[in-house]
Order: sequence, then structure tokens, then C-alpha cells
Amino acid sequence: KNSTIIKPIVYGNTAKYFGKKREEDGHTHEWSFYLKPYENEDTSGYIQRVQIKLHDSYPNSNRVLTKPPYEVHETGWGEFEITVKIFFADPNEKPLTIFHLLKLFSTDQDVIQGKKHLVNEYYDEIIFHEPSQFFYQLLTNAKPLTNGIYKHDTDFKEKELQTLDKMENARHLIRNEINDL
Ligand SMILES: Cn1nnc2cc(CO)ccc21
Repeated sequence: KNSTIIKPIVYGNTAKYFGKKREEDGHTHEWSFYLKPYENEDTSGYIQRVQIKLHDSYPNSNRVLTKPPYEVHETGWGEFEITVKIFFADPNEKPLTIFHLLKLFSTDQDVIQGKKHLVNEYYDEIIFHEPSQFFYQLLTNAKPLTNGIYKHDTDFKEKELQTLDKMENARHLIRNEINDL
């Protein structure tokens, strides 16, 4: 039977420039990395823990979160790859690894002047194909969160439309070029 469960997620980072380099440690930015469900639901029923691996030179660089919100708040001076590993409540479900390049620097004047946060976030989907009976229950009975804690800076629906338009335009361009051959 058709038992594929899709869980939309949003992950990424925000960053804010201090305005200058901090004397004592040379840090220039505060930043946050986060992983959250796209819809407001309690993920703790089906996510057992989330490991967020920072650059090795951060103290305690492997941040383990056993309940939401799955966030890391830090300060620093450099951009680097963050590796996220999501472990699920069903031990037979393979953990999922996500890679994210921390972004601190922007060319947007408002961001440079510290007037607004840099937001670098992505929409993705965790697809569970033929989950076990036990896990299917956990996935489908996730409690909706009433306090609406998750709001997204990015209007992903709008971004989807814009991306689809770009793809359509690209198809027309290619078709015209092929016709002109
Ligand atoms: C790569 N990077 N960027 N900023 C950093 C801050 C620390 C902690 O002092 C360690 C590593 C860092």
C-alpha cells in the first residue's frame, strides 16, 4: 500500500555582525544554526536526537540535542561546514545526515551595517519509505504545536513559484536554441 511519509523541514543559519572584531577572541559575528519542522509540530515523538557537528576547534564541537528546538547559538569569525545527523525513534530507520555551509558574510548593505540579520535557510523533506507499523504511528500522530513557535524568514511558497518560473524560462531558451540549430 502507499505508505510513504514526508516530513518537510527547514534548516539553516542566521548571523549578525558585531560591528567590529571583538578584542579578546577576534570573533566578529554571532550566529545560530537551526533545524525545525516546516509545519508547527512536536518532532520529539519521532526524532530521538539531533547531533550538530561544528568546526573541530569549537569547544564541545559535537552538540547533541535530545529535544526541540534543535538549535546552536554561537559566536565566531569564520564560515565552515556544519554536519547534522538526525537519529529517529525507530532504530531500524537509518540516521539522516545533512550538510550546511555556515554563512556569515553578505553583500547586502543592511546586513553589513548590522541593520538586519543574515538569513541562510533551506527547505527540504525527510521521506520515510514504507516505515514500520510502530514508526508509522509515531510519524502520523505527531502533536501539532499550538504556540506557533516556528515561523520562517523565507517565504518558501513564493520561492518555489519563482524557481519554477526560472526553470520554465530556461526550458524555453533551450528549446529556442535547439530549434535555431
Ligand atoms: C572556525 N571558527 N570560526 N569561529 C570560531 C570560533 C571558535 C571558538 O573560539 C572556534 C572556531 C571558529
